[in-house]
Amino acid sequence: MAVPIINSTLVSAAKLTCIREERILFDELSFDINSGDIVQIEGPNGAGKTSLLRILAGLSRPYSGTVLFNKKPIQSCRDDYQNQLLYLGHLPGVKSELTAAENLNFNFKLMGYSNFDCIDILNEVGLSGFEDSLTGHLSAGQHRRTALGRLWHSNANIWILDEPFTAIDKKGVIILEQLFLAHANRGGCVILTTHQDMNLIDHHSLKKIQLDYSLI
Ligand SMILES: Nc1ncnc2c1ncn2[C@@H]1O[C@H](COP(=O)(O)OP(=O)(O)OP(=O)(O)O)[C@@H](O)[C@H]1O
Repeated sequence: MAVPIINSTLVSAAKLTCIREERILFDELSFDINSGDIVQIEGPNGAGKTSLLRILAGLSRPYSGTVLFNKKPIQSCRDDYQNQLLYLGHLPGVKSELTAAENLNFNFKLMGYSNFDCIDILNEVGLSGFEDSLTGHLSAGQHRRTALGRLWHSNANIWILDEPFTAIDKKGVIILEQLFLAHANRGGCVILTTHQDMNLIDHHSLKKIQLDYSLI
């Protein structure tokens, strides 16, 4: 992993506006995300959390405004940004016709990584003994754990995670929180959505961005 400068700004949202179906989800939203930050995007269902994460990841465009990486618009440094980014969306990107080990192997090779031990990582995510099981035959939580395994061998500084705790049991949530803290302490950042409270990550470490749209 590239050595990050602690407290340097990694990602900035500059006056982001997102409109869906003629509804303004957020308007001129601006914030900085620094190395060492763990940032939770909060808001009710439909508030625009996934929309914001997708814009931050460069997967969709805002109505107006810019996402900056190292103070440059991400469109002008796409490759550098992608190399620093790990995005896990709602759909975990796990192929059900591959085994858990094959899925990880496929993803790491796609990201250009070498020197990884899938068996070791599957052990870390609690899937020891399921290495050769087709992921289509795994439970929802085990499926999600297969996807999350990518976090254990990631060169990316910027993790953008859409509801990473979905279907994960209490012990798994604690392990993930520890992983996020370790990543932040190394100078990375984690930007995530979740509808549940995080217990391990104290209020000093956790920043919150509130999206206010309410369906009611
Ligand atoms: N590509 C799209 N085209 C049209 N509308 C969209 C699109 N993507 C999202 N929306 C709408 O934008 C609103 C916000 O969706 P989004 O998925 O960002 O919300 P969310 O805060 O992540 O919700 P949840 O907590 O339920 O996951 C929703 O009403 C959704 O229908």
